[in-house]
Amino acid sequence: MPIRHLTADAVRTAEHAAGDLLANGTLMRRASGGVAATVIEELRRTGGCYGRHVGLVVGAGDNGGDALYAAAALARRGVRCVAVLLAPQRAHPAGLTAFRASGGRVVAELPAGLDVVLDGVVGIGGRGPLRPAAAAVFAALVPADQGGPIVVAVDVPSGVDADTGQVHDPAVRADITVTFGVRRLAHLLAGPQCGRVRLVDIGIDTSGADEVDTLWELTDAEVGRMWPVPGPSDDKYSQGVVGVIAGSARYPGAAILASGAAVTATSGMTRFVGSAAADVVSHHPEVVAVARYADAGRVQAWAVGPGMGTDDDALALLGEILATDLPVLVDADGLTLLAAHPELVADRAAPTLLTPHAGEFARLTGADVGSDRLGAVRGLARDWRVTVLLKGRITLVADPTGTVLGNDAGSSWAATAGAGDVLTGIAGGLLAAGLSPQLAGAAAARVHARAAARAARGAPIGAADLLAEVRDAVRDVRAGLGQWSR
Ligand SMILES: NC(=O)C1=CN([C@@H]2O[C@H](COP(=O)(O)OP(=O)(O)OC[C@H]3O[C@@H](n4cnc5c(N)ncnc54)[C@H](OP(=O)(O)O)[C@@H]3O)[C@@H](O)[C@H]2O)[C@@H](O)CC1
Ligand SMILES: Nc1ncnc2c1ncn2[C@@H]1O[C@H](COP(=O)(O)OP(=O)(O)O)[C@@H](O)[C@H]1O
Ligand SMILES: [K+]
Repeated sequence: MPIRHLTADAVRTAEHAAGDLLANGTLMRRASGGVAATVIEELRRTGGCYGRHVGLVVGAGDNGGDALYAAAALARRGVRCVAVLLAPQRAHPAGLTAFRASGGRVVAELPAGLDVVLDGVVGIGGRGPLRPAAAAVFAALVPADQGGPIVVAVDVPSGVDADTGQVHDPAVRADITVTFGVRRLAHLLAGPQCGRVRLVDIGIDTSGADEVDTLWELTDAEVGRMWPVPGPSDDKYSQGVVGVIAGSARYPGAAILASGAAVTATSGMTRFVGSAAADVVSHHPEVVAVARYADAGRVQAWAVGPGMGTDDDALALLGEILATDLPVLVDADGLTLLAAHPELVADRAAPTLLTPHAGEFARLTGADVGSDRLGAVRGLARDWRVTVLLKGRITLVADPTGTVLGNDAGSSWAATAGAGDVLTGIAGGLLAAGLSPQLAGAAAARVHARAAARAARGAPIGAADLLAEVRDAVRDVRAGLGQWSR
């Protein structure tokens, strides 16, 4: 089962369905226990609990209550806790009583030398950026990588919208985020701001949540299991032949990268059509490359667009491809053409995957992606009745029914020219192998991100370096190495 992420509303519905467990404070006790356990683990890792120092930043709601109860539990382990109350009159009364009874002290500002700071400003009830008092406390902290305290966010980093993942300015940047029962949308949509996300079981049932409240994330093991591999009775045709249309004689790079990625990611056969056929074969001799579409031979899916140009010939070819009943991936120049000619996909019944970056997305819809990327990608997939993969650090793949798969690349080394061409080749190969557009897109994004991280190991890369690591990235997911990015 993919990892589920839910909206704040769906989380609240599940909490209320827990009835007495919510009313008698059991949920909060479990939540704060999970926060305390996370801090203890961190303190033990760095020398033990006794005599260590933890600071709290406490807001007006239950998020602050979690932090106060957690601190009371930490004090029982010999941890010294101090708290800044942002709204002293409204701090969670029972939590504050427990905090004080455990020896915790309320202070006007956080002292230097803290080991951990707990962000209990706001959780799923938060709106907008950190307000000035909270912003000042966090602005004064020395970052963890410069010897400052580790920041542990309770539920979500304050200032990050739990539903859209929008990172307001200012917002807390957490090293660790501890959440309860189920992950929130922001934990994927704003993954880099959340640090390592730790999920604590508090005994709520979230299985009935609606799809519109849900964002899914495949596990590496799931990607590994769905990766197409040849069976005993397979030959080069039976696994699905992918056709790549990309690049040009003048600009062969996209052709070489996209077709090379298809060759690397999938077994079977890759065909290529375009004026860069000779360049493609010189780099990847196994590609069956021709100059004209009429000579292409049969394929089970097309990947069309990177560097193909936007002239009348390109438009005519794109129209021909989209008029087939084969699965088609459209990227880059193909998307620019499609933005002016949406009718080319309007009546398509066959699987269709569009892979825009933010700029191409704006061309397709006539509006910027905006701060709600999830809502935006869902809207385009629904309106155009196609699957849409929105690129970026967090890749989102929405199908027309509203199901969305997300992938946090875990690093941003893939933000380099030509990396999208590699993604096109990988996803095109998976489409030809029979994966749905959504699974093809999401699985390709995972392997692409892994390949980028493998290639980079801390230094910049080009798209060809990324391509060279795709094979080992496939090996990693097939070996079920476990969740890697967070
Ligand atoms: N219910 C349960 O079973 C469980 C709940 N749990 C916990 O409760 C949390 C939800 O608690 P919640 O609903 O009290 O809201 P919460 O996130 O504390 O924030 C609301 C308060 O913040 C304020 N505020 C808003 N924006 C702000 C800003 N930008 N900057 C500063 N302040 C701002 C706003 O006040 P305002 O000043 O706007 O009137 C309001 O009072 C949840 O995330 C989890 O941690 C767990 O224990 C598990 C069980
Ligand atoms: N900040 C980022 N972090 C991680 N991956 C990124 C980031 N920005 C872009 N990417 C990925 O890199 C690739 C870039 O694709 P694209 O923008 O089409 O580039 P190009 O057209 O030059 O090939 C996509 O797979 C995208 O998801
Ligand atoms: K918080």
